[in-house]
Amino acid sequence: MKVALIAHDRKKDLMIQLCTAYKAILEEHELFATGTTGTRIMEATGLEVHRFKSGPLGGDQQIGAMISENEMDVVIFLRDPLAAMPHEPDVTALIRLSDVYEIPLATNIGTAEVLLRGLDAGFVDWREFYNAEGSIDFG
Ligand SMILES: O=C(CO)COP(=O)(O)O
Repeated sequence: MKVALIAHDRKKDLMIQLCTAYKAILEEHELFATGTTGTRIMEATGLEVHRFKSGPLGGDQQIGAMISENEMDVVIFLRDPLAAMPHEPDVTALIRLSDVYEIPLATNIGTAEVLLRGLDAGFVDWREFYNAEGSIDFG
């Protein structure tokens, strides 16, 4: 499965803790991240992560594009609800696209743990059917 990992600055330490704790699960999957988050995860855990641009420079939009192409299966986006972001429209767009395409999305650590355990238990396997179908009518 393709898993996107994104964390705003004040949530990056939490993301590292999550990736460290769930490394055994994450290394079974293809990992993608916005720029700084990806660098931090790779340095801290040794996991292989495909890095996009930094969030404020378009990384959220790149991941959104993958979602719209049916190329992303899980999104973990530890966003900061207490800070204003210059790229707030991009953040909103990524979350919106996850909902448009029914992609499992966690926006806090509590849900992220449940989602990773569910991923490991096969609860996201239905995505393989969608992937095989190629195009689904979400309209
Ligand atoms: O801003 C972000 C998501 O909106 C995250 O970007 P970075 O991982 O580059 O810090």
